[in-house]
Amino acid sequence: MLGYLSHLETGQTNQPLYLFPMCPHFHHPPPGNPLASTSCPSVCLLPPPLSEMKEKNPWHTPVTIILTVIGVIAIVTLVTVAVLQNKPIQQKYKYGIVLDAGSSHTAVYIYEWPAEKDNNTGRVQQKYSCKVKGKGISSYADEPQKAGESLRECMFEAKKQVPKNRHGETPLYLGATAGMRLLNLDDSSASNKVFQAVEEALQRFPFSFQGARILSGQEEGAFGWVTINYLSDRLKQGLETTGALDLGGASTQISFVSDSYNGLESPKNSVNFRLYGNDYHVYTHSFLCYGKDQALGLALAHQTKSGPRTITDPCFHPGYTQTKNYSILYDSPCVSERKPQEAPLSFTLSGSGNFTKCHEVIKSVFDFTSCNYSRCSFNGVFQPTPQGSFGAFSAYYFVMKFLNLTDTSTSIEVVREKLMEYCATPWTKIVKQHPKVDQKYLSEYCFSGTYILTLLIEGYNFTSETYSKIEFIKKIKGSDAGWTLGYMLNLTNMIPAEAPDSPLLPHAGYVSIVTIIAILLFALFILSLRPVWPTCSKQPQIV
Ligand SMILES: Nc1ncnc2c1ncn2[C@@H]1O[C@H](COP(=O)(O)OP(=O)(O)OP(=O)(O)O)[C@@H](O)[C@H]1O
Repeated sequence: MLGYLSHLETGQTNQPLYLFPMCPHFHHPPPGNPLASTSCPSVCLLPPPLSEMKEKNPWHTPVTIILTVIGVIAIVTLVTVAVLQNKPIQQKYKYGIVLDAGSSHTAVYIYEWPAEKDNNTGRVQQKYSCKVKGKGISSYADEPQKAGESLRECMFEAKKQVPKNRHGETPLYLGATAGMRLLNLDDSSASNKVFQAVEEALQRFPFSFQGARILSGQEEGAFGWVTINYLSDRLKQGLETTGALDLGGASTQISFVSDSYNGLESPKNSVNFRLYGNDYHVYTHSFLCYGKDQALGLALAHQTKSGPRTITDPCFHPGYTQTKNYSILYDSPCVSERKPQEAPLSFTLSGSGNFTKCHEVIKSVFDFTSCNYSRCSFNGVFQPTPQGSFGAFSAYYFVMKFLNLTDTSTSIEVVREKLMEYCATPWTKIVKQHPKVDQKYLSEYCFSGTYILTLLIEGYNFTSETYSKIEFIKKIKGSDAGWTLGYMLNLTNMIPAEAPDSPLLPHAGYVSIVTIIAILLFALFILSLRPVWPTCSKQPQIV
């Protein structure tokens, strides 16, 4: 295609006006050099008459024009779709509520997950948690109504946290652990009344209440294992799993996968899961009465066998004294059978802050002698050797965090030395150093730290090497480590047995690729029309 001179000879005095219909500019060449004048490199010919021009110019054929317009519309549409699709949209969520009715307290957890994911396969995370004021529901055995009332404040908060339009479809579960297990053993009618009261209270809320029940120790251990492996994405990615160590107030759980355990030896410790297409044979055991509060009760019972009026307790700081009631201490089914025949109403405990002696007292609450299996932890319970990494949560975390002992690269010997020093610190100094810490917790950290070390090393057989693979954790990616999330995931079938088929590309990637291909096709189309492109001759032609 040629450029055209816009008008015929203009004479010496008149500058010729160069017009390049396909060039963007009209230019007047500099005076005296009409050829070196334009930004368009070509020099142009005179145009044929307009009618002839239209006939000869293939760009002006209706087909070319229609195709070009369609191409442009297609590109604009595709780019618009891509942009709109990638715009962040208001995420809609579904919710689930689980109440953890523990021995020491009750906590309400609200979980949320993207509503639009098929089969609820979106990531579930903790949206909110609320600690119920007061003690655990098992402490309301004598006034069950109050157990229900105690939950109201957190439940009203839950009502605010979950959007109103989701209330009716939000499942609400209450799971009770070792406190209610013990109450049920001790007085099943009182336990039923407490459940009746909490059920009535929870049914008054607009959620879809799915019932309240006592979890078995095995469930508590197994769901804790599911929670931490779900939150760390090990299940979805089929990675090696992490063991779970949970230390509550009344019970403690250990759960892990071991190459040497297939469930044949001691089948009651075996839990099998098929998750995301992988089979897991999990070893789990829950020790009732070996949570940190009940273990303290066991240790005190060991020291008060003969019903003394005073004891010197090496697990409490020097200068610490406390008067304890015999009937309260021996009220728990963990120690009730050991109550001394003759004992005064109370006894006075005076701390001596001696780690080594405290360790001895604590060891006495474990039975390391009987074992009818190939290997045991304690109390004749089968347990394979700990294998792989472990996440230790609940009281493991609270205590080790306070004692500044969460760094497990510190050798066990150094941990012992630090505990020795801490336990020997006078109580007055401890109180001064930690004026804001709850004095009940504060007085017990020496006992709790020594108990944790004894439980892990002598109880579960962690060695210097495997101890370093324990991580003391509270949360993983914003969600608390504990059994509640695993429990809800299980009841809502939120972890598929088989790995879901996933599209090759994420949606945004798909849209981008379609757009790029469309642009390339259009460019190809334009290039294919090259023979009919308007061209400017390289050879200057003077008209
Ligand atoms: N900040 C803290 N420092 C020390 N101990 C704590 C702290 N917070 C909670 N605890 C104690 O840690 C223990 C474990 O608490 P958690 O709430 O996990 O147990 P729980 O659910 O009540 O017990 P269980 O699971 O045996 O029924 C309890 O004895 C509790 O009193």
